[in-house]
Amino acid sequence: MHYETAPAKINLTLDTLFKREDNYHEVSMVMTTVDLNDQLSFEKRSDDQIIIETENQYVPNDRKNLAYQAAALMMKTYDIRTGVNIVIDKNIPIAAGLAGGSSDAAATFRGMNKLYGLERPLDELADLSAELGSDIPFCVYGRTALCTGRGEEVKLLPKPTNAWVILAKPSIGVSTKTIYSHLEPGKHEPASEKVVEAALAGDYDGVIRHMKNDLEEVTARHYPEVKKLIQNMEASGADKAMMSGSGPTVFGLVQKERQAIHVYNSMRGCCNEVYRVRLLG
Ligand SMILES: C[C@@](CO)(OP(=O)(O)O)[C@H](O)COP(=O)(O)OP(=O)(O)OC[C@H]1O[C@@H](n2ccc(N)nc2=O)[C@H](O)[C@@H]1O
Ligand SMILES: Nc1ncnc2c1ncn2[C@@H]1O[C@H](COP(=O)(O)OP(=O)(O)O)[C@@H](O)[C@H]1O
Repeated sequence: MHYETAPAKINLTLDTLFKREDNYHEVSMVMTTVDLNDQLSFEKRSDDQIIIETENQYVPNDRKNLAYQAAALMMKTYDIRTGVNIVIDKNIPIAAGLAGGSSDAAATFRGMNKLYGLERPLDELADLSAELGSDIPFCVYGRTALCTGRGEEVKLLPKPTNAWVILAKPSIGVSTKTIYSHLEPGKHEPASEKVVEAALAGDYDGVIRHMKNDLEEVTARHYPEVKKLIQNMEASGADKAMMSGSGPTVFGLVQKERQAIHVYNSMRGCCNEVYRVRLLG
């Protein structure tokens, strides 16, 4: 039996540069991880099946599950003949812009690597994982990174800052594909370079001053509650509030625990699903 933790990610930036010929968007994003985790266990089987178990009725337990696809790709690539039981204890909200599915897939690449004693380097697993989703290579490392290309080119960065993160998830799920399809790329000044610079200098004020997500206005146009949550979070004391990924989750950053408790309590008044966690990075 082997266990892996799969943390949620947040976007400190999401610059959309242009639409590519393969219909993906060229992006530049600073992403980091937060202490809100799915837990996965991996156990070898005697036959060649991949069995996914999860108590969450909204998570697929067949080949649609990204963890299933990751296990199948590991078996094919490394000629593994025996299957695996994967139990997913789901805590990351689904279709929320927090990369829960991608992080479960990434944990499966790491988990199968250990379970079968393959000792493949993370770089190799990250490269392999890109064929299943743009966010998965980042999640294989699970740290802080500048991600370019369609998101799959990962350059690791040091932890940007110590901070508390308050997450507020409206009771809607958002399709990443739909949000990208309504985007006009290249409309905004890119922010990632400035956030990288501030993060490298350990400059918290610089990080929050330059944080920006180009998908925010697209998602907020369809779901006005996103804008409202951002305004409420900043009014209740967050240093900066912003949407993560394609949304609809909104997160706020603060430095002091007392301030974090205050923002958390205020947000619970206007949103059912609120979390107060540490930035992991
Ligand atoms: C927006 C982001 C930001 O981190 O995250 P989420 O909101 O999903 O967490 C990512 O770019 C999402 O990455 P991921 O969820 O892995 O997307 P994929 O499965 O690769 O692609 C789903 C669909 O989104 C669109 N897509 C995705 C990535 C990209 N750079 N350009 C795109 O246009 C494409 O239409 C694609 O078919
Ligand atoms: N292990 C998984 N956990 C959650 N969702 C998954 C998983 N595998 C596949 N999915 C599918 O992926 C979709 C979006 O996944 P998720 O990673 O939660 O969202 P986001 O990309 O917005 O962060 C879900 O609607 C779900 O059907």
